[in-house]
Amino acid sequence: MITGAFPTTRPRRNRFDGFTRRLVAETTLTTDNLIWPIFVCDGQNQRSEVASMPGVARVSVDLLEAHLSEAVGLGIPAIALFPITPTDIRDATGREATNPDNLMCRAAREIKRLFPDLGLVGDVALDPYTDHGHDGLIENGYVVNDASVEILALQALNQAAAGIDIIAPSDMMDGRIGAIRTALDKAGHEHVRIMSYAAKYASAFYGPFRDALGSGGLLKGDKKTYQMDPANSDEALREVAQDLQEGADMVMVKPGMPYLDIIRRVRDNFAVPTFAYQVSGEYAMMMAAIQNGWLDRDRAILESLLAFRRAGCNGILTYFAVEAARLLNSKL
Ligand SMILES: NCc1[nH]cc(CCC(=O)O)c1CC(=O)O
Ligand SMILES: [Mg+2]
Repeated sequence: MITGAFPTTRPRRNRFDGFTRRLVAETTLTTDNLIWPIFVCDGQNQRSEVASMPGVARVSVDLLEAHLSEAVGLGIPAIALFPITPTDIRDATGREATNPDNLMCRAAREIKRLFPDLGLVGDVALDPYTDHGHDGLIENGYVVNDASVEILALQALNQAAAGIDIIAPSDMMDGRIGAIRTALDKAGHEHVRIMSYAAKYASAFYGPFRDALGSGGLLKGDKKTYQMDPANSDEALREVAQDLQEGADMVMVKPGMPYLDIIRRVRDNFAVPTFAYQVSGEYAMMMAAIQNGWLDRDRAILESLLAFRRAGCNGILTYFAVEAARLLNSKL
């Protein structure tokens, strides 16, 4: 580290004007870094706002063209799909997850037809499909691992067959990356990528997402026996190492802003494609302040996303993706 003493060295010199600041900037944020999570619902011509996520809507499949065309036009590389399963279709084993005509698969096929070059990220976990709101199967009150992994592998196969490009297991069962990789390869899906939610924490910041999905009210208990303890950091490295060994192509840390330290450690230790999810609660928190006039919308959005890049992320899943892409494109 080269440092010099004042007054010879004046760090403020490099902040003197705009062009110098641009020349010395260590990090960039572009539209290429953005993945947009969207919520898809059943029915025709359906659009409803998520109350705790102002500006975020659930839309039916027939409205996807209008919903996605701006994002595609702005150059957002990929979206992450989240289906809202009607309560009467949910059951204890999440059987709908493996139905080739479920909402997720119908949406994926339609999006591939409309926008063949848009990347599709498919969340693999049973919580959109279970009547208890957990990500796996429950036996004697415990979310069991190995039996859940078997269904999750089938869910991943189902999504790959519908055109999902990147399988993103968010369930935090042990060994699911290896099981999914094996299942995909056996079925001829060796090019389908896996983005593992490798270090996913049992967080309070998922609340608005569970509202959006309608799984919040259903959820019995919490997810602490499978999602990580927010107190832990070394454990995140072991989780990432294991998922990489099992064949993950990209890894994710989730939530985002409260876990930038974890992102940096993952990046430094593994130097693999690293992503973060700026989750629903982070979005809600920022929007609440923005709507009150307490934060400057544009600057707060871009600063929050740049922070992920500085921490070592390749990309960020964010509900601000379209907004951010607009701002970034208007600066070019
Ligand atoms: N396994 C499902 C899943 N996938 C993404 C999120 C949260 C995303 C967000 O809060 O924006 C969750 C919720 C959870 O684990 O309960
Ligand atoms: Mg794991």
